[in-house]
Amino acid sequence: MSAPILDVQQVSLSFRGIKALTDLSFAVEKGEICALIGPNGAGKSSLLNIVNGVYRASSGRIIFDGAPFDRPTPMAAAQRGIGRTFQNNALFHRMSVLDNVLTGLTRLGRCNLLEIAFRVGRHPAERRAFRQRADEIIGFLEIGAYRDTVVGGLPYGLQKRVEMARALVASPTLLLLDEPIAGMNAEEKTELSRLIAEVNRVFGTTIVLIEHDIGVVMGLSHHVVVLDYGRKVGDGTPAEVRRNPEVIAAYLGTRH
Ligand SMILES: Nc1ncnc2c1ncn2[C@@H]1O[C@H](COP(=O)(O)OP(=O)(O)OP(=O)(O)O)[C@@H](O)[C@H]1O
Repeated sequence: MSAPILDVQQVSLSFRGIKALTDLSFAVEKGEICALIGPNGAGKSSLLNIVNGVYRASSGRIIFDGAPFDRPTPMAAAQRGIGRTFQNNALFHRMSVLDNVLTGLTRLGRCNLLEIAFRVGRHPAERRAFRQRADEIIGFLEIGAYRDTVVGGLPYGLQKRVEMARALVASPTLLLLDEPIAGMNAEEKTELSRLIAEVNRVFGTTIVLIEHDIGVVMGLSHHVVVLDYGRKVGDGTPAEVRRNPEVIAAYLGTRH
């Protein structure tokens, strides 16, 4: 079997004495959709923040694509191929869909956002390539009709798609999605779950997502990791995790 794309090794994280993660280890294989589940405060977002360099683990290490992250920063993570969306979407609400998506590329290139948006600047070939790539992803996520619409006026479900487009435009190897369907209506949930599965199938992107909707998790994921109070209490296929008594007690049952 090939080496995992993401190998979390004995990671712990404390905030002024509060243990958010304790000795957490698990591996994500290339091409899989892995869900992180667990009650509020279990440490799921903290883990994503370590993987993409926002937080530094107190101990343990993250191996990504065969190499450790010794001095992780969000920029280093993006440059190594890790894309991310956030629990509370972090879009530029006064900018168009296209310009928001383009911000996902500027840090990888030589043009800045203004040069791309206003079609000026030093590197016209790069500018054209970026716009073409942004249009491809906008089309793939079925938001082409809103390409030039200001993001702040779009329904929440479409804003979440824009955020996903921005994370995907740089062709990440690993995409981290923090509660991608939270707050959506049933139809929006079904649509975005379908698109997440399509991204995984068509681009081969490995996806790690945090989600509370167990029905969606079980239908979408190949692998589920369960956290409780910062510790791993389950790790397996959706069917295995569903049968695990510790998981049932911690999360699916009534302990919380
Ligand atoms: N920046 C921070 N400063 C202090 N404590 C923090 C910080 N971030 C997280 N924590 C604490 O770490 C623990 C884990 O929080 P985290 O947000 O990772 O959990 P979560 O599983 O993502 O929860 P939720 O499902 O509510 O988003 C909690 O006790 C939380 O209060």
